[in-house]
Amino acid sequence: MSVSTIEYGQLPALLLRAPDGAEATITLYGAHLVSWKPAAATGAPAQERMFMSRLSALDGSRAIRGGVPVIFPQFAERGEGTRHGFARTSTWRVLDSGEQDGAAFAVLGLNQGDLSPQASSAWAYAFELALRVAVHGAELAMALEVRNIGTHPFPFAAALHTYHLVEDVEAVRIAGLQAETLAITDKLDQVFEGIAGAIHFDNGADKLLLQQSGFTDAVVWNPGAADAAALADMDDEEYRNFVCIEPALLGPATLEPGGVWRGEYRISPAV
Ligand SMILES: O=P(O)(O)OC[C@H]1O[C@@H](O)[C@H](O)[C@@H](O)[C@@H]1O
Repeated sequence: MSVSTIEYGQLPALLLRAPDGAEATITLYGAHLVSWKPAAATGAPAQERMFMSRLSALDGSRAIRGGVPVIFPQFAERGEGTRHGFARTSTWRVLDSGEQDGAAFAVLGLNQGDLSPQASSAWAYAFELALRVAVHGAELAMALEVRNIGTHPFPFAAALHTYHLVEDVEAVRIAGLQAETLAITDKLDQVFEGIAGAIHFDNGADKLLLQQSGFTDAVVWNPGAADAAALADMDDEEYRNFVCIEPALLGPATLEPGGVWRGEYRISPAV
């Protein structure tokens, strides 16, 4: 079976397992990818690629701290709505899952009818989201589709807020965001607009290629020691073990009635 239902913490989740051994786990709460393990060489243990805070809530009471939160329809506090939007704290439905071209995949959906009454009245637009996740070999592919199925245009922002697991954040080097290679020596929360090509991410152990389309921007975030200490759902030292590199459409963009926006994202080894 390439896709099975499991519990992650106290949350129902899908475990995707490709024939080559690549794995991913996605909770229905937030359509949140909480674990990704690329296929390992024969006999070698599969290695986790996603950071997950030891103190993260895993019961649906608040957003999960780690993995890949889906950010929609608002980025951070750039708007009047819920910080980073409601998608990460809503429960999605499974639309499809299985195996295709050697990859295990799942598609999860969210629409107006799935929202809490509070979220639905605060953002009263008829929308449909579909998140497709596929794993195969050393590659993770994600695609987020936003549809306007109503009669009014709506504004939105979207991001896949990826928490990459690293051994030491100071060893990280990121190229392709700006003219110089980016290193993280302290707290960093920076927006890079108009990402033109692939991002080269050296996590200190491996070199990865991050490719995005539809998502025009990227955000890099690490809270550093002081901000991490102030986060209730992150251990004080955990900031050393991740960097968020987030493909994003900060916009806000406008989607007309009948319109579809699609953002794609792929993580693969840089060869
Ligand atoms: O604590 P949250 O809501 O998950 O946000 C985490 C971070 O997410 C990043 O995307 C933002 O750029 C930061 O400003 C923010 O602190």
